[in-house]
Amino acid sequence: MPISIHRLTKKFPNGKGIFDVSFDVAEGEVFGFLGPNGAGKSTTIRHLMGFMKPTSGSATINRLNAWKKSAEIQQSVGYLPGETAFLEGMNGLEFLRLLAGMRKIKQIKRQKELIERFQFDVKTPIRKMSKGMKQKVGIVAAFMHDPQVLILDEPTSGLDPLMQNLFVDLVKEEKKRGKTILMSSHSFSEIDRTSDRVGIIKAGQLVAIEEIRKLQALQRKIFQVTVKTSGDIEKIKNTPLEIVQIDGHQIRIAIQGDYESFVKSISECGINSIDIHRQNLEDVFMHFYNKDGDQS
Ligand SMILES: Nc1ncnc2c1ncn2[C@@H]1O[C@H](COP(=O)(O)OP(=O)(O)OP(=O)(O)O)[C@@H](O)[C@H]1O
Repeated sequence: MPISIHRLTKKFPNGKGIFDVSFDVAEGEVFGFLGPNGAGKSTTIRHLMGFMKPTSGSATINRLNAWKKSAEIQQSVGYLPGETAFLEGMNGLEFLRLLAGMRKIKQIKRQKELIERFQFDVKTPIRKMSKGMKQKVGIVAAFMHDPQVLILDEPTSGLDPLMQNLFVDLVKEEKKRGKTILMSSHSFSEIDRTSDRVGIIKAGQLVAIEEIRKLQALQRKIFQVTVKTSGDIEKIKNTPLEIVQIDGHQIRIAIQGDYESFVKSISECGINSIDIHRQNLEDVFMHFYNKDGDQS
């Protein structure tokens, strides 16, 4: 496995930290690492990059122990830190060139492509850059050497929705090219759009790992149907469909996968309109696991 975390524990003197965290990320997989503020996402990621020594357990990248082989790992992995502390005296381009030099890469074509894609003036002095602009420099820095493994700590924080979309497209393209990606986030919708699996961390403990596809299959859709007559409402009431709400000629029906039975059941009705609402994936997840995160 390109990324492997085994029983990783870091106990800070204040008692906080991460405890017995284990998961792997397979080649070509995008793994979303989700959790509230202070849950332990950055601490886990810092161990993977070899910036911290675990109290116990291990973090490995391409079978290299992250703590013992931190120099090799930091050289090769595409890393986007949660808080980008840049050298303030430089402009964006100077910073990227310095980093490319440290990584000994000469090819700057990819760097240029990424700068064009994220549409920013790379020659702006870093101290004058907004949070979003710094984040873009960080994204270019993480992807520009075409790394096989990418570790991204809250990559879209500070980006506007348009730029978030560009970032999601980039992640999807890299996945297609076989890259292994671990990305942390606060936002389920971002993970929903990019990841194969999601891991949830709370108070330093990994409480659940689930395939996104499985959650999507559990996701219910609410069909809001406006029929022509009250007789149509009565017809629908006599079918096995799960009715959530009736309001005049409008009826809301919950469907989980069985669309055929829905179509058959309403085929005899006069219909003015149908609107479809998707249940939020986070709600599916919370329904699937109870509040404490134990599988119910
Ligand atoms: N060096 C440190 N010394 C003491 N406590 C720390 C240290 N680093 C992190 N912590 C604590 O460990 C816990 C996990 O922090 P971490 O930064 O990993 O969370 P996070 O999930 O990345 O949160 P955020 O989304 O806010 O970045 C928090 O309670 C934090 O205060």
